[in-house]
Amino acid sequence: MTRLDTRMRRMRRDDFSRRLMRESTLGVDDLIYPVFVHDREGRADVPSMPGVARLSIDELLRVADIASELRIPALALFPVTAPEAKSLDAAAAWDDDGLCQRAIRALKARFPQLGVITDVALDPYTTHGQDGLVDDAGYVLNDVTVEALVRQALSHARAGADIVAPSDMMDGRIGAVRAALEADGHVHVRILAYAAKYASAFYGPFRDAVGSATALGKADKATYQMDPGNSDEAMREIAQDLDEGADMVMVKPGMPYLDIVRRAKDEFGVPVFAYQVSGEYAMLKAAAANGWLDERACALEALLGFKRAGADGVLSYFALDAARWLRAG
Ligand SMILES: NCc1[nH]cc(CCC(=O)O)c1CC(=O)O
Ligand SMILES: [Mg+2]
Repeated sequence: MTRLDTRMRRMRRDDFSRRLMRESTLGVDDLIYPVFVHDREGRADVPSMPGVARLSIDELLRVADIASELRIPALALFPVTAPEAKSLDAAAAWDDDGLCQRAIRALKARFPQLGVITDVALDPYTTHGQDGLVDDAGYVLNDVTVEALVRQALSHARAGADIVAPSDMMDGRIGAVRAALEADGHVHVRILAYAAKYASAFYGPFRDAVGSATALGKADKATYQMDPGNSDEAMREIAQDLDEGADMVMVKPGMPYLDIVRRAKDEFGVPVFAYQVSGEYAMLKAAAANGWLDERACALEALLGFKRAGADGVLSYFALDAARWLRAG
């Protein structure tokens, strides 16, 4: 029997005592803003992601200025490759004058204190939209893909990337990238490993944004991204990536996988990040646009949930708005 004088509501009575006992908080230091860059002038809205646009490098610098001013620690760059620059061997991925590399250099020249995270994966560059190189049957080949990813990561590091983030789910790529970075003198470049990345349908709007959806067609990524039913397997993936030299690990998507975030933090005690992916953003935006949900309250609650689950930070398309909302109090 619960004692009658144990009144849980006592601490909830006033704002001051609610604040004192709050275990997790969300701050601007927890936010990473993903941005799409294209090789064109101006901005192009992404219809399935209201409020998100593909940006020219000039527009990217404008957004970076806002993010810096809000004290957001880092941006995550996602290039949109023109169809004519895509190929079977994804060679544009390690072109030192490629769009991503130019965007990195422009950002680091103007905003040296703003962290730049790059995506290491071949899907923006392949004609078929898969994250790796394929054989005649369309199967994504592991080891040749790892070689390509190493070239891509080195090219990002040479351009000045602070953090490279392999999101491809090939086996052994973290160790290969780490060794190559060390050998090339990029000893300070951090690796954020998308260690537990699931074959999720929540990436749909992102694939629209970068144009890999059309390339991918009806194909999926189930032979390399994880099965949504698995959790022990995620722990093995994380253990491997840490062992191979990852500085941070990522769980992706976010909200449907908060149990994985919690397990990762409890079992490894390393920096864990979560990606509130495009589909999660689209859901909240759509409900808010219909007047069904309060956008600000729900977005902030969802982001706080990542912190409570054990994440050290969140990649979120809400990052700019969230930083403004947090500042307004
Ligand atoms: N390397 C691909 C990549 N990097 C980030 C996302 C998804 C991010 C989002 O949905 O917001 C994806 C999609 C995919 O695996 O097809
Ligand atoms: Mg792995």
